[in-house]
Amino acid sequence: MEITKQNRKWLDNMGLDHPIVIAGPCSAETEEQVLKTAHLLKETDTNVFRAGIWKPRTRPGGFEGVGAVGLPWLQRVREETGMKITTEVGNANHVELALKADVDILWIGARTTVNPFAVQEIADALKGVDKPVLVKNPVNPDLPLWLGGVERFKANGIDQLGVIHRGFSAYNTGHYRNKPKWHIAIELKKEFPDLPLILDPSHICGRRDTILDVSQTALDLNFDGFMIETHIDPDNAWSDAAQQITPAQLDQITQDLKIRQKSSDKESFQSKLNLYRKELDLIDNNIIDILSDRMGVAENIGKLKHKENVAILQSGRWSDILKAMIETGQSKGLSKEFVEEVFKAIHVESINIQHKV
Ligand SMILES: O=C(O)C(=O)C[C@]1(C(=O)O)C=C[C@@H](O)C=C1
Repeated sequence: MEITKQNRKWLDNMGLDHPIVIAGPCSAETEEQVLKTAHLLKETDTNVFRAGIWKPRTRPGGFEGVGAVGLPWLQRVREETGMKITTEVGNANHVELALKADVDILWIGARTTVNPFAVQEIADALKGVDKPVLVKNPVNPDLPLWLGGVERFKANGIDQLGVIHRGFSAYNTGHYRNKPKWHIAIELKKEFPDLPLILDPSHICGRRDTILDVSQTALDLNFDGFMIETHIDPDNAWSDAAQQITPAQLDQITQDLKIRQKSSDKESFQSKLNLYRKELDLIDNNIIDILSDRMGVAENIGKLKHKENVAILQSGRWSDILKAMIETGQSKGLSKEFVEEVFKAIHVESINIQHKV
């Protein structure tokens, strides 16, 4: 797939002097809630007003959105505040209704992106329509599936595109609701630098107090902006109450975020950076040498076990190593999460090597 500056015109043409801010409630609940939230957001950096009209819930019986009656509320938001409006579409019928209401931007939810049939149905319903489409990552950490979603729209002539990073489901998500797995976003940015990349910290965090921190990380990774769930009365929201913030809190977050320059031409900066990068190159080479030595030992263990017909996986030994390395790492300022991820990868590779023996 080829993505060029042409595919991000919808964003560039907005001429913003700050990362794009898409904000609004998780769900449109009442006309009053939608309009009150929107009028407060108008006084912030918000450029696009979001609200879920149709809500895919994990289990039936929850609030599944107000449905099409909410679309005129969004139109009133646009008329009264001048903000663009956006909502999630999950099937061809949603597309038809959203287009009738002339919703400016459509987004595809994570639970839809996982299903190529559903994405194709939506892409077909949008054929010939000139509206930006933003594709959220699938719930599972699968970059080709995410890009495949974007490709289906592009192949149908929808060329105003973007992606939203909302984190990934996992068995153990630590203090996140959905793991950010930043390396996937970094990979995507590397392959498609012109594809607008928007962060949805609300779904990554699942709580209010970490939104600023996660959003700053995204800015440091050159994300193009944010979609943040914002509600006039978050505690009493009908869906995802724990992760929604007030318009005033959103305003504070956008003020606290530090927007970095892409680079600096200053000679002193460049020479210092070069020195540090040389140092990192040396360390990286050492890491590879050490890993290669470790795998050599694993191979010897594999041969020994093979000869004595002993199982490769030794859970007790592995738990001891992990515990010891987390402790040592923490004493040297490395986070538990980081050490765990590195050593889990090392263990898997060690097992693979022993298998080959
Ligand atoms: O100690 C062993 O028995 C090994 O095979 C080594 C090793 C490791 O790489 O550290 C690999 C697999 C086992 O599950 C435990 C540890």
